[in-house]
Amino acid sequence: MIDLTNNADDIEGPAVSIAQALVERSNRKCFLDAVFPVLLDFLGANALVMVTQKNGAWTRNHSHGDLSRIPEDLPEILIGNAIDRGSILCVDQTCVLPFPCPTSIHNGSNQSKHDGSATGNTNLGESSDRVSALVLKFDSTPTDLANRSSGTHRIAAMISSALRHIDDRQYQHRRVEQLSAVLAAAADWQRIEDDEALLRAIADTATSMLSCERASIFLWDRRRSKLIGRPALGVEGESLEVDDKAGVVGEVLATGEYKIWNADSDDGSRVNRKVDARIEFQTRSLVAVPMSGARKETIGVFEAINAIDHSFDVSDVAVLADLATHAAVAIESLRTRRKLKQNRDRLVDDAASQTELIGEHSSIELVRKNARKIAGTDLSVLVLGKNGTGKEVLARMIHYQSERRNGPFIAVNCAALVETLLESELFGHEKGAFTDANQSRSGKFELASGGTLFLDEVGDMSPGGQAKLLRVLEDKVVVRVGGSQSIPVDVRVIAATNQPLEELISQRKFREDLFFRLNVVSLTLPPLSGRGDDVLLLAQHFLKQFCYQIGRQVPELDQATIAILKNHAWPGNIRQLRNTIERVCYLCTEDVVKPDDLMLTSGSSGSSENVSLADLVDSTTLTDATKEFQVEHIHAAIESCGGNMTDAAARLGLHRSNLYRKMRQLGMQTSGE
Ligand SMILES: Nc1ncnc2c1ncn2[C@@H]1O[C@H](COP(=O)(O)OP(=O)(O)OP(=O)(O)O)[C@@H](O)[C@H]1O
Repeated sequence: MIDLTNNADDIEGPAVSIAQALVERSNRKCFLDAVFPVLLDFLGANALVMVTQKNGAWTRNHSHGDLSRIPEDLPEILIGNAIDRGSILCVDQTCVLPFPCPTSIHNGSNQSKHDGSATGNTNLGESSDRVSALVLKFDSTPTDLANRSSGTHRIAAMISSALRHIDDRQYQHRRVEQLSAVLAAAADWQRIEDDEALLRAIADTATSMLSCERASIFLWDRRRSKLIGRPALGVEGESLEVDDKAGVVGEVLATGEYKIWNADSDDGSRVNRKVDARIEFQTRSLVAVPMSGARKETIGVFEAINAIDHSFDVSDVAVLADLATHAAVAIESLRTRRKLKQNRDRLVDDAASQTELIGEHSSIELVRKNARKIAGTDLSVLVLGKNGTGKEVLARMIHYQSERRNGPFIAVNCAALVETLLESELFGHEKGAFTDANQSRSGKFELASGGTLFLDEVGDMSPGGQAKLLRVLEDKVVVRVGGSQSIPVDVRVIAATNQPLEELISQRKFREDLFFRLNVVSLTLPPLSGRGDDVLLLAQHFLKQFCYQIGRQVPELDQATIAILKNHAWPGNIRQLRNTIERVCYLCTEDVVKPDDLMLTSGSSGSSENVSLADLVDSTTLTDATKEFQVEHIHAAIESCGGNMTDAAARLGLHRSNLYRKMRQLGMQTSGE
């Protein structure tokens, strides 16, 4: 019997129970299991079932109480009338309470799959209300429900709104999981370097996340008005090309809107069956979304085919749209990476081709052979040889033949750095580390990371510099001047010197432990004068090089000139030969180079005799004249010492580091040309 004394508007008890269930229960079923008894109790009914209209038919969703009392056949007319009138209606012991069940559209996938076709933009923020009702069974005809309808409707509204909260909460939770999965997949895609592998990985992620049989990315070839489908499963060795206006995919491209298509309910002619025929496949359902590039331009369409055990709906659109966004980024970033890689490879190839160790003398053949062997390892190398014999060329050659060829090659002339500068130059400094340190700067070790650091003239390094260098080579970390953080560096060191290091060690001018560190393998370049016909090979090489640079015909060397080149002492080695040939290319305008054109004196000097003070009288000021004289004088001294900076400095009455400083002041180049 119904308790007619129940105060119809006293809904505080049920309201508290509903609120509590909302907090404690995480899904619809658990929530309704908790609140339906409360509702039954409040109304005095003994059974209830929630019914929802789907595709024009009523289906049972959730029930409670003595279900044997609810008839198999739902009272559809009563349900319809109650919903039309928006109030409780009873016939005998059966009542129907209209139950506005505002279901978030996001929940569609959870509760019931959408199985009609759909279309729209991929911004899925809107929601739609479904029609539902509660069918209640009483022991006897309830007589007071009309008085109690206000409270009843308020409770129904509370349950309805709580359900919406639960749906939204679940939807958000599911979206977070989906987005995390998409992000994890997208991070993996960034590591893929091959087109086909990337597209396949994207398609595999889509088939697994959308639970479907296949997925394809159709990239748009605007110029040819074609969509190129990849991965084109079933199309061996070729890509699947379709007209960019054909089928559902064409519709998505044209409208920029997603499409859902199902064979059961949609127009079959919309699907491009030619594709099915070609790949011997039967499309039963599909969902397709547009793909946009970085500038928001459409770059293609992402399609998932044949949902397994469900029908595609808007929740699949949301996942596919997320995947499409990240897929477009991954595809574009792979293209960009490939372009950058091609550019880098071209630059590296250019640089490598210009780093040719010319020479056929057996001594050079041996150096080349050993250098090739060493290049494959990461061992430290010490290159020995007089000035201008090609130590830096050899170091570069090792670099370009090694695994580090795509990394930087950084050369440092240790002799040109005074001790105070050396540390900051090699290891970097932090802002404020010393007076002029206005900002932080990476040192050469950091800059060479992943590549090769060439330490030229290492024998001229100060004792303090040697100690610091040794520490970095041993620890493989640098600490910037004024800094405290250890920065790991992955650098191969190739050192070079023209000094007899063993002698310097015995004189305690070079650390023995550093010598062993650097001298894991050593290569020695012979002086040019002992290399026989290599002098001609090199001369021809430089002739071609400079004539090409200035756009003139390559002149011939006459027999007397060849004889002089072969017999000259070349104290400055290949650098001196190069300078000589450069001068010839600029100054000798004839087709044949005669001995006089070489301007070589019988000894070691090169061009210094061409500089005369008379050439300087045009200078307007004494300062300019002095500067020009100093430049020429230093050039002449270096040239006459065959490029040996230590000897040149001694001849000029300067310490070697002071000579470098002076040269920098005068704007002269301080390292190899
Ligand atoms: N085998 C070679 N083939 C082509 N060019 C060479 C060769 N060796 C040296 N050169 C050229 O000679 C010049 C001097 O070479 P490099 O700077 O490598 O000599 P170095 O021994 O390192 O000199 P330094 O001891 O003064 O630092 C450069 O212009 C270089 O291009």
